[in-house]
Amino acid sequence: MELSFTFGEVLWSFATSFLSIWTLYISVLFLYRITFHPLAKFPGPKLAAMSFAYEFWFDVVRGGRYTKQILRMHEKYVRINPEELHCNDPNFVDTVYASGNHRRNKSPQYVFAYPALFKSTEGSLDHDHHRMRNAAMSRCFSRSRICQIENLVHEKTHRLCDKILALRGCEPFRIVDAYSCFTADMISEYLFGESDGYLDLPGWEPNYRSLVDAFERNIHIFRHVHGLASLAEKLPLFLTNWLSKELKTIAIDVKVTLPKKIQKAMKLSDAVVYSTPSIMSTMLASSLPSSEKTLGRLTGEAMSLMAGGTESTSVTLTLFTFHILSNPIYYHRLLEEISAITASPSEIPDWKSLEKLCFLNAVMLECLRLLPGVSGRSPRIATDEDLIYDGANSSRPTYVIPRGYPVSMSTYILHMDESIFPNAKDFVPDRWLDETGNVNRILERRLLSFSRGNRQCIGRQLALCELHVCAAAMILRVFPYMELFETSRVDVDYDHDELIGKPSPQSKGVRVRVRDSGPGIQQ
Ligand code: HEM
Repeated sequence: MELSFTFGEVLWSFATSFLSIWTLYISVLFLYRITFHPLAKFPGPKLAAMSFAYEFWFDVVRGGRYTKQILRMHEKYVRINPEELHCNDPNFVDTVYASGNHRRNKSPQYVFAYPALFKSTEGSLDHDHHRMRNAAMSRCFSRSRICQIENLVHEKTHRLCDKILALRGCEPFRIVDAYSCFTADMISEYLFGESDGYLDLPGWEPNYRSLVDAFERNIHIFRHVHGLASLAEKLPLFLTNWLSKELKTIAIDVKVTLPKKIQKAMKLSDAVVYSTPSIMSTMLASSLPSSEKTLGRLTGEAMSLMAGGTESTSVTLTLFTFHILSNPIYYHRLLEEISAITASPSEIPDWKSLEKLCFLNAVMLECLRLLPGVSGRSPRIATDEDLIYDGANSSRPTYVIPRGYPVSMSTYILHMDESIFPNAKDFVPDRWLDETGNVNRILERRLLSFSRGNRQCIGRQLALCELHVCAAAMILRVFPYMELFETSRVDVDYDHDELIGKPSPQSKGVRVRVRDSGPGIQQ
């Protein structure tokens, strides 16, 4: 008997065998995940436990809406995907974030997409490696260092106010663009000793925020489709351009602009900002091994500082502008408090004095609560010990969370906890003051905007200095002339995650107009 097969038949048989084996493999994997997997005993929708498709649906297809879904799921569930548990108990925050041996989630699904895209693979660093890297940079962000460069914050703040006031009687504009020019100029000058100069341009565009925004819009797809980020990184520039305009903007920054600045810094590694060494020259002069000072690694770090330093602070100031311009009572309370410590509106008090103002602090805390920097979940893995979740604190069951599995909490969910923040969706700065009118330090511990522990925001002190100084300057100099333009709560309220919390996609942003004459904001 003669056996003869055509090429097509061989191909068909190969394809069907491959498909059958793949289907079998997937079925066994799905079954394993809901039966013998170490997390199988944790309650969660079967679909979420079996595959990442559930999360993909909410984050990629529905645009960053998994956090809201997790909030709904929490009535019954804690397992939110095959590999990860989620907790919404504020009493568990310190266990997850403040313990030294926990590292950022190493699982490929959650490797923090910023650095993966920009060559530093920060997300999968172990604790010691991260600590070694951070030691070099964290001294640039200590409180005393920020006080040394506070003059720069004042200088940029005045430039921002002058530029806004020069627009009296002109067309409305999006205030977030203006604030991001201020924050990007600030961080670029401290990073390289030379500012990007966005505040010196005639309008508010181009600005660094549009680049960060382009990245954030793609963050979920980068997170879910493995390898896409490194593929985008390896593509030659002309192909990136052809694929997407957004990718092109990011690629130019990562492949051309930042490396050029770093090379320049390498040549003159002694740039100073108000007699303080710039961040880049501090890193170059540090005792970090040469493998940590490569162009690729420093580009990743610079990108992360530029993005972190630009976006969250400008968004927080935007929220501040909306709530203060729409609440004259709060504006007048702030005006009275700040005016009491300055002789004239053009003399902005220093950060230390502003920090002592209770109502200003309460307003800032409320802004940070309502639009926390990173709104979605930040997973951590306990590498050396199992975590015990003791439900006794909250009448929930006790769980032993096996070591090696990511546990996450979401800042937005914690900040919306009605048992801690009644009427959580409303802007109520007074909730942060105790009966004596001082800031309630116990409640302040519940704020997680900058995260906690060794992976918390490195730029926290710079952010707080910028927020206080800029807010005070806006109150004294700009708000008497400024009004909101066709803006409502929809333009500021949290709607979905794109790394940070974003309002509805229909929003045109918080738009403002500067009147010809002041003073505005009537009682
Ligand atoms: C209101 C302002 C800000 C908020 C709410 C904020 C929030 C955060 C949070 C929550 C994280 C931790 C993310 C995680 O858990 O993975 C973080 C990390 C980071 N932030 Fe900020 N941030 C702000 C301003 C700044 C500023 C001004 C800088 C300036 C340099 C900055 C630079 C960074 C960097 C470089 C990281 C990564 C730190 C690391 O991996 O060790 N941030 N930020």
